[in-house]
Amino acid sequence: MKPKIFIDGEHGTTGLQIRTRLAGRDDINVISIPEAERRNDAMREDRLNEADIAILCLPDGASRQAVGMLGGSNSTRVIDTSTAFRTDAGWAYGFAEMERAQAERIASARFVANPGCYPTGAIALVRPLRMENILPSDYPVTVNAVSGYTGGGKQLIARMEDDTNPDHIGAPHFAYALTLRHKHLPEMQEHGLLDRLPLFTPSVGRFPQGMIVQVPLFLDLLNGEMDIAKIHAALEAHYAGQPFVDVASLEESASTERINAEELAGTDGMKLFVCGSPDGAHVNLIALLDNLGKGASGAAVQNMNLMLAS
Ligand SMILES: NC(=O)C1=CN([C@@H]2O[C@H](COP(=O)(O)OP(=O)(O)OC[C@H]3O[C@@H](n4cnc5c(N)ncnc54)[C@H](OP(=O)(O)O)[C@@H]3O)[C@@H](O)[C@H]2O)C=CC1
Ligand SMILES: CC(=O)N[C@@H](CCC(=O)OP(=O)(O)O)C(=O)O
Repeated sequence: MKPKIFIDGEHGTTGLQIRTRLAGRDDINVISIPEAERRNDAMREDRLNEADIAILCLPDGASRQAVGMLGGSNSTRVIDTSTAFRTDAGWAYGFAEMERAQAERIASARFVANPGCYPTGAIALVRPLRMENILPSDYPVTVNAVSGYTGGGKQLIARMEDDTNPDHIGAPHFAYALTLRHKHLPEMQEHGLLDRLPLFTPSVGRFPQGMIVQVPLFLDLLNGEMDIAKIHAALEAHYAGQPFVDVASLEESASTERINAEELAGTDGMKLFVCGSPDGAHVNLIALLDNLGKGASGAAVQNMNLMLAS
């Protein structure tokens, strides 16, 4: 029998993208709810309990509710794309390349928390340097980012695209989370292995999909005699052989004048750059991804595939 997959929230931004990625697959059976019934709790509960894997593409509260709908003895496995369980010890964090053992943890887990889009970039840059003790655990990390507006789901998409919307946003680019307490900080800190809460300054641009996450570093505040080549080598070794994460060569990074936030839109991969000042004093670590690809739906399908293979 083919494994049954249910996407709760399949008519939302992340859910639709997962559905598209699963269309045409004949190794799984996608079970569904008509759009008009998407908030019909009895139907949702029925599908959630029938599924082998449920992928939750819902706001945090509805995700918690969905998990509560699974009876105690039920064996439905869950991938949750919300923020609700990303630092919960009972859930495997769904960033498969975070360390070598993580893919196996995801493959054998019942509950998998898909990472946030921004944390995917930030953790990808920071964690290998923490694991190699290049970056001190109390380093004052700053994370600066821009996202495509689909990152805000149906509501932000409507506000950006529909100029008759009473809450229309006309800005080409805006900064937000100005009080420095964005909901992604706990997972960035925990899975980035950081003692100190990072300073995170996100923004949104007038393009639907794409993301740049930047973590600039002072080399003299790192452990040991550090230079850009050693930092690049640590990232390259960490991601060697990983099909979804590419580390640009130092030559490519050095010769890159601009990075286009939309460059990886529509893909499930992430590319990392290590740039630096000519005097060797500063490096800038940069992650380029699609907020809906490796940042959400692509990662969810990657995790589903790992779970199905176990
Ligand atoms: N967009 C992105 O780039 C990313 C999103 N995520 C996370 O994925 C999750 C989904 O986000 P996104 O797809 O952007 O959001 P959307 O608002 O686009 O979609 C959410 C979907 O869930 C439905 N829904 C809301 N509440 C309930 C409920 N109580 N019961 C049943 N269905 C409900 C909505 O229906 P309705 O239309 O009726 O409101 C909608 O179809 C969120 O937790 C988000 O934080 C994670 C990473 C990146
Ligand atoms: C542009 C934008 O608004 N982005 C969203 C995060 C998108 C994401 O990763 O969502 P979850 O962590 O909720 O899963 C935000 O900042 O709230």
